[in-house]
Parts: sequence; structure tokens; C-alpha cells
Amino acid sequence: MWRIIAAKRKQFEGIMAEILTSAQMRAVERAAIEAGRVSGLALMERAGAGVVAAILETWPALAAAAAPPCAVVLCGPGNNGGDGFVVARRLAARGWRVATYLLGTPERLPPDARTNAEAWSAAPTAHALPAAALAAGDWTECRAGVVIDALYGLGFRPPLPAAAAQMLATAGQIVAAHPEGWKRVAIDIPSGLAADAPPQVVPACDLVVTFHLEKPVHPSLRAAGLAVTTVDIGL
Ligand SMILES: NC(=O)C1=CN([C@@H]2O[C@H](COP(=O)(O)OP(=O)(O)OC[C@H]3O[C@@H](n4cnc5c(N)ncnc54)[C@H](O)[C@@H]3O)[C@@H](O)[C@H]2O)[C@@H](O)CC1
Ligand SMILES: [K+]
Repeated sequence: MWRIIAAKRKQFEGIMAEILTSAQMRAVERAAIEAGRVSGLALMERAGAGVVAAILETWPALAAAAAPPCAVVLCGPGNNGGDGFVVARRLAARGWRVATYLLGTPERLPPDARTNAEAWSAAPTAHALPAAALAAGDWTECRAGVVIDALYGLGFRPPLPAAAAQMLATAGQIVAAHPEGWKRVAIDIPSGLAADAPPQVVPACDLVVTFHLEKPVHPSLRAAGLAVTTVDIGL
């Protein structure tokens, strides 16, 4: 009897070990950085590289298309936005047509995100109305592409600001105009959802790419039919 309970408990702990809360994930990252095993910047580079690899693995036809695909990258004010700038730089290096839209100002980005914003563009632009700038972009000729949601990740606390909701809605219109060719990818967590709680509403998204281990929100997203990929960033 006790052996069965002990075995069940071990099994339960095994399942639990596959998920980290946002605080646990931050603690793992901090420990790796403080031990000198990796820098925050290197982790961000691995995260962005992992997102690009997941995109190419999920949709190989995008990379094989005759015309270069497009990427619309929505970057938020924190390190999730920093991941977005890494993705932008890496997709552009592959010949994709890439545009970034920053919610916030480059000067107020945290250091690693700012470094990547500047590596992407010597003069990263802040749009007073990112959704309006996004709507003004002409994507009609671009039959294949991705919208990258890098607005908020582990640091998000609801509610979603209206400006962010507008950016997601406007980007959603680009995807809706090309139902076959464009995909939506969320970095770490679809923006508007809290990492540590089941979602109230499951957003439209074709792929969620998270890092190291899933967070409490991810199993519910998978259960709702969303594809969730976990990338090893060497932690
Ligand atoms: N070096 C690092 O710290 C790494 C971070 N990673 C990425 O960084 C993310 C976490 O970064 P952060 O901790 O900066 O958090 P986020 O980028 O998720 O967001 C934090 C920012 O959003 C703002 N914010 C949160 N909720 C808001 C609301 N309701 N209204 C308005 N503003 C709001 C905060 O004030 C802050 O400016 C992860 O999800 C992951 O994508 C990965 O790149 C791995 C390495
Ligand atoms: K996100």
C-alpha cells in the first residue's frame, strides 16, 4: 500500500517537475547567470535562435518558397521584446522581409533587449501608435509570412494594455488576409495570458515557443489544440 502511494507520489513529482512557474524559471536563469555559466544576452540569443528553428521546422515550405517570406515582429517593452529583436535579425539574415513594431521606447528597454534592438537596427524606431504603423504597412504582395508576438512573456501582469491588443488585432488582420500563407507565433506565452494560470480565453495562435520547460499556462493551451514547442536554451 505505502509502496503504491510512494510510487504514485514519485510519478506525480515527475509530472510536476516538467513544469516551472515563472518565479522558478527566473530562479533557474538567475542561478545560471550568477554561476557564470551563461549571460542573459546569450540566453536571449539562444531563445531567439530557438524560435527561428521552431518556425522553420514547423513550416519548411516557408523557407523553400520562391519569394522571400515576410515577418511582422511585435516587440514589447521587456525581454520578451528582446527575443523578438533576435528573431527579426535572424530572419532578415535569411533573406526574409522583416518589420518590427515596438510598443514602448528603445531607451526604456532592459539592457539585453536594448542591445538586441540596437543590433537589429542602429536607430530602432518607436512608433507613437504601433498599431497604426502596422496597419499602414503594405503586406498584400507577401503571400507567406509570420506574425511574431513578442509583446509580453513571463513578466506580464493582466490586463493587456489597449495599445497591445490593437497591435495583435491589426496583425491578425494580415494573417486573415492570407489564411493559407501566414502563421502566428507567440514567443514564450501568447501576450495577454499570465504564465502561471490557466487561460480564460485561448487566443488564435499557430505555434507557441517556450524555453527550458513549460509554464503552468502551457498544458491548457496544448489541451485546447495549440502547438507548443519547448526549446532548450542550455539551462
Ligand atoms: N535574459 C533574460 O532575461 C531572458 C529573457 N527571456 C525572455 O524574457 C521574457 C521575460 O522578460 P521580462 O521579465 O522583461 O518580462 P516581459 O518581457 O514579459 O514583460 C515585462 C514588461 O512588460 C511590462 N508589463 C507587464 N504587464 C503589463 C501590463 N499589464 N501593462 C503594461 N505593461 C506591462 C512591465 O512593466 C515590463 O516593462 C521571457 O518570457 C522570455 O521571452 C529569454 O530571452 C531568455 C533570457
Ligand atoms: K509573447
